Amino acid sequence: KNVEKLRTAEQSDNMTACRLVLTEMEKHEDGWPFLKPVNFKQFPTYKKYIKNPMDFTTMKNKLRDSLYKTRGEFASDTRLVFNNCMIFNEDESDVGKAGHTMRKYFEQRWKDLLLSS
Ligand SMILES: Cn1cc(C(=O)NCCN)ccc1=O
Repeated sequence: KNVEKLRTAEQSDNMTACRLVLTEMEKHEDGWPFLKPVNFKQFPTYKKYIKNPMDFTTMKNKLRDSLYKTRGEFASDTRLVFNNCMIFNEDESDVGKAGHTMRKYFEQRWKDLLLSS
């Protein structure tokens, strides 16, 4: 029983760290392109190129609904956000530059929080 409890404690620590890094990314000056799902009306070709859209609000809802079973699943969605960004945006565009900055920020914070997916 006790082993069961310990795993749960570790698991909740992992999710707390995920919530922390997500909050920081939402507050980051360069997080603006990723706060909400890309608007398909504003960018009609987005759905054609990006098969698995992801954004910070969707991730926040998944955390709330306990849809991440491991920290690695959370890290995978975060990397999906930035990989999608690189597919759809030129590196030197404002959104493209923001994506590179946010990816760098995330990977460093992920290390800082002693998390590796
Ligand atoms: C992630 N991403 C965001 C945008 C965007 O313009 N977001 C701001 C909404 N106010 C455009 C392309 C893209 O890949």
